Amino acid sequence: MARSLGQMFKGFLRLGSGLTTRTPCPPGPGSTHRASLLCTTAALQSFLFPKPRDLSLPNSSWGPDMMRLYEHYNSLCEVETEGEKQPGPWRRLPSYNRILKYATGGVYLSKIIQSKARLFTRNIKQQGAAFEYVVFVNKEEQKCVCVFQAGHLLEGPPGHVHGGAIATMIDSVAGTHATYLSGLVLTANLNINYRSPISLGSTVVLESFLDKKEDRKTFISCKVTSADGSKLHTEATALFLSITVSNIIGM
Ligand SMILES: CCCCCCCCCCCCCCCC(=O)SCCNC(=O)CCNC(=O)[C@H](O)C(C)(C)COP(=O)(O)OP(=O)(O)OC[C@H]1O[C@@H](n2cnc3c(N)ncnc32)[C@H](O)[C@@H]1OP(=O)(O)O
Repeated sequence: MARSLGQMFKGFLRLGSGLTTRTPCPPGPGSTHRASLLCTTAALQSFLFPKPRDLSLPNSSWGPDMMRLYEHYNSLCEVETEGEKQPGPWRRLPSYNRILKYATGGVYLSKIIQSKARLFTRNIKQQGAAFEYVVFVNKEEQKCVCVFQAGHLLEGPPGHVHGGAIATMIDSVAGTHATYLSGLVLTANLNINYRSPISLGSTVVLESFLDKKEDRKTFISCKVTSADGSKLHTEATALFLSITVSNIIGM
């Protein structure tokens, strides 16, 4: 179980760095029998085990602010130098609604729980109803940015976003950032100051910064601002502690 969780986690990091493996399809008429067999196997595999849907890509619920900011950061993921496309300073992190699907065994987690488990922020199927977001990471600046559109199911005070939903997003973005920087971590501490309410349906930007790393500790700060950056909504600091796979399954 510990090994499979470890492998799953490594898979996550591969996904994050865009290094997912692909089976190449042969180029066409000159292809060998072996190559076409490979292609057929890959097609069959993707039919039987469809790839999970990347929920960080635009959908029809995304409003103009969400789209504008997505396009801005997405355009920085690739730069053109002398007519050639190169990876840019930013990278979009794909996002799926399941983590445990890829774990096998299950001494501590029953098969039923494994099959039903969903990532909290990605468990509502109706597009635009809850958490719509995309996270970009800048390795050089050690910074993450998340563009977040808060749907109508996240209401707290009338017409505004629930503080718990804001905390969830801060924890998720800072946690993803800490994972990116330090590997497997758990949130040990999260301090939040709510400065101004966020309107339901609006788009905000979460920025996550590395404050320092000390041994097992990764200190992150995070701020939430309006889409145009003019208004500060929330500020937070968080401490993440690096753990081993056996920590997480209680061995
Ligand atoms: C490419 C990237 C793809 C990424 C793709 C990711 C996809 C997925 C995205 C989803 C992202 C969701 C991110 C959600 C993240 C959660 O929500 S995690 C869930 C909430 N957190 C928890 O449940 C944690 C519960 N707490 C614990 O399990 C344990 O307390 C901990 C945190 C593991 C620490 O326990 P421990 O390892 O025994 O550590 P301990 O020896 O007590 O303390 C070690 C040091 O830390 C200090 N410390 C411990 N706790 C604290 C504290 N609360 N305050 C201050 N100091 C503390 C101690 O004082 C000690 O300091 P030193 O004496 O060494 O200086």
